[in-house]
Amino acid sequence: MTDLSPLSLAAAIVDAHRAHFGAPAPTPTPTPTPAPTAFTSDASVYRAAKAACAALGFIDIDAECLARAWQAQTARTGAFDARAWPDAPIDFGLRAFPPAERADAFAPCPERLGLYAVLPDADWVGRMARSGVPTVQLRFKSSDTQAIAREVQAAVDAVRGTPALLFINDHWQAAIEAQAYGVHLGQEDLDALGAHDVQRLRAAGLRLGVSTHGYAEMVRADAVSPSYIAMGAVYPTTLKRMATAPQGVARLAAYARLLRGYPQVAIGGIDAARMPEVLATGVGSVAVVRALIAADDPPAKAAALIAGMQLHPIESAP
Ligand SMILES: Cc1ncc(COP(=O)(O)OP(=O)(O)O)c(N)n1
Ligand SMILES: Cc1ncsc1CCOP(=O)(O)O
Ligand SMILES: [Mg+2]
Repeated sequence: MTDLSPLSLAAAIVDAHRAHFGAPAPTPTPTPTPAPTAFTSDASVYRAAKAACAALGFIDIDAECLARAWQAQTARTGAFDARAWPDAPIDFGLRAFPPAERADAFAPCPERLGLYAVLPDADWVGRMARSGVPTVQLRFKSSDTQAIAREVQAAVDAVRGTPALLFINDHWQAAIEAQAYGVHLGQEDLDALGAHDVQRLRAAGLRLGVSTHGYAEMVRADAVSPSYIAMGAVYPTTLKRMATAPQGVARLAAYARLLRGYPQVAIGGIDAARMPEVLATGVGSVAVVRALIAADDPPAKAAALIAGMQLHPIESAP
């Protein structure tokens, strides 16, 4: 009879997904992947999946999230299948998809934001918008309120007359004042906002993009029904100290499957050479910093990246 102990189920999950996620250590008791089975207690699946996801290198809060999802998937389908990596929003406790149809959804943005340039000041924003970059972000790091208001207004002015969509990083109040297209917030930025602030931003009609670095943060981001979700860092980046390890394209693809229904942005360490494997995950946008601002000829580099994205059409997630 098949061994259905949590240890054996965990080994089966790890064995089925180790190659894909490039995970490290083999499990202590490798076993043949059991066929889907109807007999598995909820608690066994939860314990097995939690141990397996930790062994596959997921941080604790993400292993927890995945374990709950695996448990929910098993209950929903009536069978445990070690090969079936959870990717249904309902199993992660997310509300109805597509999120844009929810009553509390932020204003929508295009599903494919294309090349997304994250830029340090309004001059850069104008330069890249005039070079044909479809989505630009002002990432102006300052705590000087007046300088922020000036820079945000200058960025809004700089994209006028171009088709570029402008997101303002962090400075959501200045973005409302200047009537920017949208705002990008990280998890800590979101935590610092009260429900009332989130509602103010939503009611002002600005689009909202939210950073995520794993499953638990995706669940948190989904709670505000943002316009897009960014996922990263896909590769190592020197631009910003990251609290989490680079996610890699295998995880990015798994995230993209869970979040289909959201416009998705991949960020972190992406350049022209990595673009094809990133686009193959199904994300509709690739955000870059150094690939543009450290280029010898940024407008030419922007044109090359845009052309490269068109050469590798974005695949729809199955
Ligand atoms: C498109 C996009 N994705 C992620 C980020 C990072 O935002 P955040 O986590 O808030 O970090 P800072 O950029 O504020 O340092 C981004 N800016 N844009
Ligand atoms: C702001 C930010 N958030 C996650 S990775 C990153 C920096 C991306 O910069 P680069 O494209 O140069 O690696
Ligand atoms: Mg931020």
